[in-house]
Amino acid sequence: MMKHMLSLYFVMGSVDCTKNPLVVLDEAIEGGITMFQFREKGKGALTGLEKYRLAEQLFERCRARNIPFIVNDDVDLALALQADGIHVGQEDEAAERVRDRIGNKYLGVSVHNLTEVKKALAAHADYVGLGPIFPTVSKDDAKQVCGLTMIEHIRAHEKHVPLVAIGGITEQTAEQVIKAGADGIAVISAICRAEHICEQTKRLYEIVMRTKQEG
Ligand SMILES: Nc1nc(C(F)(F)F)ncc1COP(=O)(O)OP(=O)(O)O
Ligand SMILES: [Mg+2]
Repeated sequence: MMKHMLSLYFVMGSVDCTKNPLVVLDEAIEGGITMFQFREKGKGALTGLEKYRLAEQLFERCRARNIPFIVNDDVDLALALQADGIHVGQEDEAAERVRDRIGNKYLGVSVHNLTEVKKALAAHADYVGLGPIFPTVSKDDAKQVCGLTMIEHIRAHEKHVPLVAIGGITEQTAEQVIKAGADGIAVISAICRAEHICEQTKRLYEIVMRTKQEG
């Protein structure tokens, strides 16, 4: 279940969108995303009631189409919305504490190496987000690029961990990311910046699912 949900994981906030985020999400859902993460951060990000209201509207769209809705960083917002889960990084609220606060909601943790994967599993994370795999334009404080070899290294030591790769992944690189051992790709600009979002999402979905089926 989790490994399917991670197949095409759309991560977005208002700052990533050149048009209405609600329309962007509608088109991405139409194109076949399997999970959505509300990540409202960076220069110009919404805060307070505006952020809450946008999250609520995006969540409504996901709920209507049974797409899991995950909140990035903001545990209080995730709990207030009764979101399906929360994603935290190494510098956010400790995963162990988040797990205590959210019960059996989905918990995702950002990781950059095998040590952090093991720590996330010890905190009972449901999945790990590994990256940045390639250079990214969506995260101004991104750590050093991990590359495909880190996916292979982690998969070799943690055969079953649900792992989604993130960071600069495009239509051209999605196949090699799955072949390296990821259960899915997390994308921001590959969908947000597409001229035709639904068609681009469909292409990403087809590449990922075909490559996963080829095994
Ligand atoms: N939002 C994310 N989602 C994933 C996903 F799982 F979707 F691949 N992986 C990593 C991140 C990065 O989260 P962010 O809050 O920007 O940075 P940090 O990890 O430093 O907290
Ligand atoms: Mg974070």
